[in-house]
Amino acid sequence: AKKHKFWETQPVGQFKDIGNLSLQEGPIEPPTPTSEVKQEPYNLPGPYEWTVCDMDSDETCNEVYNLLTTNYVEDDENMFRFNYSKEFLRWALRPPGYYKSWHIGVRVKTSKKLVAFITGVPARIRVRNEVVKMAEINFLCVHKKLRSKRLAPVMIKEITRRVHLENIWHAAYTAGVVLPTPITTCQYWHRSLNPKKLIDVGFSRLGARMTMSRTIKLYKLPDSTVTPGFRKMELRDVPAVTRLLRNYLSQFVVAPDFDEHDVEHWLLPTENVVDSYLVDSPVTHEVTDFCSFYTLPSSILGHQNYSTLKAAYSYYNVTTKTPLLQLMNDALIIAKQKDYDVFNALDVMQNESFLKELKFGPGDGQLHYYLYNYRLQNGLKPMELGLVLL
Ligand SMILES: COc1cc([C@H]2SCC(=O)N2c2cccnc2)c(CCCN2CCN(C)CC2)cc1O
Repeated sequence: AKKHKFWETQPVGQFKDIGNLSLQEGPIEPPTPTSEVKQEPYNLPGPYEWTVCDMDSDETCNEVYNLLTTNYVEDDENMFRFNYSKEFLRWALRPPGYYKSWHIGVRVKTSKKLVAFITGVPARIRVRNEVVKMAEINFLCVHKKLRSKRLAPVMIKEITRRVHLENIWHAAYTAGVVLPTPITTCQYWHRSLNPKKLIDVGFSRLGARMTMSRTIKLYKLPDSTVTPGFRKMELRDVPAVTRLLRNYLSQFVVAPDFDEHDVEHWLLPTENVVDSYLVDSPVTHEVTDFCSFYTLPSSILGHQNYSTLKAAYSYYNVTTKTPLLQLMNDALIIAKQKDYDVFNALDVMQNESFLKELKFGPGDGQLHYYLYNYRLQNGLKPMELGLVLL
């Protein structure tokens, strides 16, 4: 089997333990007193030094943005690269209770150039009926010119050390690659909103026996939403949306334990970052349904006429009265109105129930979800997962 030199040393589910029913579900290692946690940072290779990236600073936020925009995740054919915006990064990295010290950079000592990044944010994640304090780890990025210098393992150990210093012993993270051991493996799905552009840039291909005009007609959407009472979420809706969301997420094996402060941060609309809509029943004036998507554009690498693909990603959606199919179609209509080119979704939660019918197509590649220092007896089906990481 593939050698996972680093991950075989870590408290994560190991491939060799799969099916070993004598291993209890839950924490793999016990916490240690924070006084026993290594007090000083891990050693980096000679030319490099640790830095804390203050996302409040426009200069530092620019450096982080520029590092990610030129060196972060690409598709398997290196045609596209995630282009997280500065306002998105500020939103993603400063939730209630965040720690600046978990926004870790690596600089070249001489030039002070930022060449690597890794982040954590605190989150309360419920696993079955235990709410666990975790770090959500994200944005691990090493400059293209410094790959395979084994920087990632020391960055992962350093952020683990800083998380331990805050007396947090578990983490959640995702990767496009298989590591020991996924708790579930999800599939990306894409719904064309601007099929001509998607075909021009090579994201999609013209279907067999399909013309461009037939394809444009296939993906056409109404100009306006159809659900009565469908409107943007506002601050006054936070309590109702929190109740709706907590109720809905309780059905999943792994899901965030959102309170009103979390809902206000993660789901209140922020232009070009996150959009949230709800159904305010015209009759009873109760909030019956909710849908949301976040904005993550992609750079189009080396195309003559286009530089950016505007993508919306399905976030959290809840229905109690409106059919999910209809609510998600209204979300597609909103995204089209806002000039998104594609609407992405993972096959998590109840998404499978609308993907094919709303004309989503399967994407190139899977997303594997992981927990650090927490064993789950068996893997989950994607529909048992109620957690979307950015
Ligand atoms: C091209 O098709 C996909 C592209 C992407 C991503 S990767 C960077 C990017 O810009 N993407 C993009 C572009 C346009 C619209 N939405 C997303 C995805 C999501 C990530 C796929 N992981 C990337 C890492 N490997 C190892 C596994 C697959 C899915 C696609 O089916």
